[in-house]
Amino acid sequence: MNIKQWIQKSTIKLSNIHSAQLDSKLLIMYVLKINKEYIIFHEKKKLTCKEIKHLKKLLIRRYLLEPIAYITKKKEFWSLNFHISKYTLIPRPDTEILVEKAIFLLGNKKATILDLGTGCGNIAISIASMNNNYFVTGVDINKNAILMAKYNSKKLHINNTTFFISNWFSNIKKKFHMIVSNPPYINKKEFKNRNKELSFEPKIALYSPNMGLGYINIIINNAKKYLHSKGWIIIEHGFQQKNQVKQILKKKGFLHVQSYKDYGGNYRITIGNKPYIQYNKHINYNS
Ligand SMILES: C[S@@+](CC[C@H](N)C(=O)[O-])C[C@H]1O[C@@H](n2cnc3c(N)ncnc32)[C@H](O)[C@@H]1O
Repeated sequence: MNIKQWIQKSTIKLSNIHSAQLDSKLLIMYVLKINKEYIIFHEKKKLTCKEIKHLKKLLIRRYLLEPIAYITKKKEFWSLNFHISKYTLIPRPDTEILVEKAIFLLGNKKATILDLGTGCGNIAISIASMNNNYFVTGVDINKNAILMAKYNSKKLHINNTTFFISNWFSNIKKKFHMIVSNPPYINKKEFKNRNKELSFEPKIALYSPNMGLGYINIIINNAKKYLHSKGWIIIEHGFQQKNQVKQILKKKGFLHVQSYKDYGGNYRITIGNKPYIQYNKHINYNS
């Protein structure tokens, strides 16, 4: 059997999946360690028995709806290739709007950025990759996520990042010019049994108590303490959570609160600005 024939056969086998042909190509690229162009020019190349056996195993995993990114251990985000594992969420294109907005607000000035719940480091590394004036700290409660983020940063030759374990702000000791976060925000009750592919992702990366708003509340309620005056917060949320997130930010005194849509047309992020505080040495701020 040659490359073309295997792609045709596996596309039919994966007919339960809308991206059957693309997934078949991704599997063959992964097993043969080849790129898209190679497939085009070498479609008649014969597969070895060992390759066919390996492909068969992976095809079954995909047929059982394991996400292709977990099978190939890779996912592209912000045009960078990230390594992922079963301990990290698969980066979503929906999140790229957060990176875009962060860079727009930061401009070219020197800035420190904190990424809460960094996962494989996709947000932190993407922001850091855009400007050497940025220094990005990524934290996560999951040790394996931190190891993966460090690995990705090194592999992509991004030096203006640091990653460590923290339960949200528990190990944060300084202030930042910007806080970004894509926290877990799915309401578990709503999603139970709805999406088989989600069941492969770590629950700690997906679900949040209080109708999905529990962690967003924790982050916003503590953010001001860790932001410099005039610092920004950008938070990702579910497309139906826009109004609640705006309300939480306004209640905490953030200014310029505004939501933005992702490239799929859904409201996905909300931003807020910590007010400028002019300290008066004659006022006792602790009273
Ligand atoms: C939705 S994922 C986001 C991953 C990555 N930033 C992205 O955008 O693809 C949420 C992340 O928050 C982390 N997380 C969950 N609870 C946390 C906590 N209490 N403190 C810090 N991180 C936490 C999870 O381990 C997971 O990596």
